[in-house]
Amino acid sequence: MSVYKMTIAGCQRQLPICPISDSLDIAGFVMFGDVEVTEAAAKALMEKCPEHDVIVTAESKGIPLAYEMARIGCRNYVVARKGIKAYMEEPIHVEVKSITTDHVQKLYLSKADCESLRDKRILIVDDVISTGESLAAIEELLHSVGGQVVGKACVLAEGDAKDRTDIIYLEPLPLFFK
Ligand SMILES: O=P(O)(O)OC[C@H]1O[C@H](OP(=O)(O)OP(=O)(O)O)[C@H](O)[C@@H]1O
Repeated sequence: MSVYKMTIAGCQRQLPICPISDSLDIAGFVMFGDVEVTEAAAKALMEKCPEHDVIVTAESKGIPLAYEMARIGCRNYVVARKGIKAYMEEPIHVEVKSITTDHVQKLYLSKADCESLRDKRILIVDDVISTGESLAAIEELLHSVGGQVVGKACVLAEGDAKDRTDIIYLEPLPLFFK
């Protein structure tokens, strides 16, 4: 398997090149299991992010980053889930289609999540922002909640996302067109 070599928050990594269509490959970045890069990226991103009361991410690959940033910072994070669990009363949802997932997904917040976010300064974080669809879906959810989004941050900005001026990120990540 071919790889894309890059340095992320001082950590050298080799990302596997994976096909996602006949015309496009991506370099797969998965923080699950990688404590070193999770800690280093969280610390580096925190230094770039505005003050906030709570961090919000989408299930699933953003969760370790959100936890680690909350651990060293505001001590509070909320995960928009991709399914409804028994303990989630009166959930609200939006639909989302990301670059790496081949079907439409839903993101849910419970009533309790919504109440905990109302009138708070919210920092949205994710491992990667690519098409921006996942980020837009989280923003849509938070808009209906009444939270104030003060920042949007990710470790890697993939493809055209590197040109966005409204997001904070550590490194660009190219797309590989065939
Ligand atoms: O900017 P976008 O095109 O929306 O892509 C970025 C999103 O895609 C990936 O998650 P994915 O939806 O594959 O789900 P997972 O984290 O549950 O694996 C990634 O973790 C981001 O959340």
